[in-house]
Amino acid sequence: MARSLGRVCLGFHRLGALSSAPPPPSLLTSSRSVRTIFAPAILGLPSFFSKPRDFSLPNSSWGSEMMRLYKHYNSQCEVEMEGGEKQEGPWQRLPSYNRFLKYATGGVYLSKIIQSKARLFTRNNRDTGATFEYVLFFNSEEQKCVAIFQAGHLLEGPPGHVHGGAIATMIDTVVGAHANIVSGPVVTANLNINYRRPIPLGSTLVIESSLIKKEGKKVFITCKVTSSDGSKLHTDTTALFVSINISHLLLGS
Ligand SMILES: CCCCCCCCCCCCCCCC(=O)SCCNC(=O)CCNC(=O)[C@H](O)C(C)(C)COP(=O)(O)OP(=O)(O)OC[C@H]1O[C@@H](n2cnc3c(N)ncnc32)[C@H](O)[C@@H]1OP(=O)(O)O
Repeated sequence: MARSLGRVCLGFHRLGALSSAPPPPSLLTSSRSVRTIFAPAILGLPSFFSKPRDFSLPNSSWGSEMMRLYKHYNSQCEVEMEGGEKQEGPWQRLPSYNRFLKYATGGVYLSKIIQSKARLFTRNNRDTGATFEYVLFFNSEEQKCVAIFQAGHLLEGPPGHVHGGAIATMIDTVVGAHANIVSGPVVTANLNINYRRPIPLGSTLVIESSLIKKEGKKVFITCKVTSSDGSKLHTDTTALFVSINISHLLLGS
């Protein structure tokens, strides 16, 4: 598990390594993964880069349910031992940027991408709280990812309710991040969503993904979207991810 965790960061971080040296062994093997994963890309920056915004941190648009659940999981990311010493807890918060590659190191393919104006669309929003507000946590013991998601008013589909495509986007984001952690670079091959109950705009939801199995290049994951108190099931999903060589995306092979 430690090994696969180390590969989380390599999903896209590895892009920067395409034309340069492979990532240090510590990144590949460290079980301190997700925290350390993102740090080197940031810490290694020349000083003229500003620090990227981590969109997974609370902002003023987060409602009380969003904050309650955030605190619930965040408080389990670090636990205090006897004697006051702090240790990693069972959960890890996954930082989230609107342009991951911008903060990785160079490479011919990478620089082409940087020149574009691409943004992770779930994080491409100037009107805070209007679309996707979410934070992901990962639990390596349980092989689970949990996202707390607050659905903003610009995600409307049926009047007053969240668009099915926006729900699929969030599911794909959560299971996609989970599959990346488990298996390195992957793409969604199949996403099968049962929509059981409409989601009112403004709702806070819990999206929980669980690893079913890994089979060669394939990763099978299930995912449920429930109300924040767990009493209502909104969707259930099965997903298949397939491992790729990152050049598959960059070179269109
Ligand atoms: C740095 C990291 C941080 C981590 C935090 C990241 C944060 C960032 C957050 C954003 C996260 C967003 C996550 C979004 C993730 C996407 O949305 S990805 C974009 C949407 N997906 C795509 O565009 C994929 C397009 N499709 C493809 O590229 C190719 O069809 C695939 C999926 C790679 C498969 O290619 P292929 O040549 O068919 O692969 P192949 O090796 O033949 O097949 C492998 C196996 O899979 C099976 N298979 C393939 N496709 C299927 C299918 N559709 N159904 C069933 N079985 C299939 C094959 O039968 C084969 O099975 P076996 O024979 O091995 O048993």
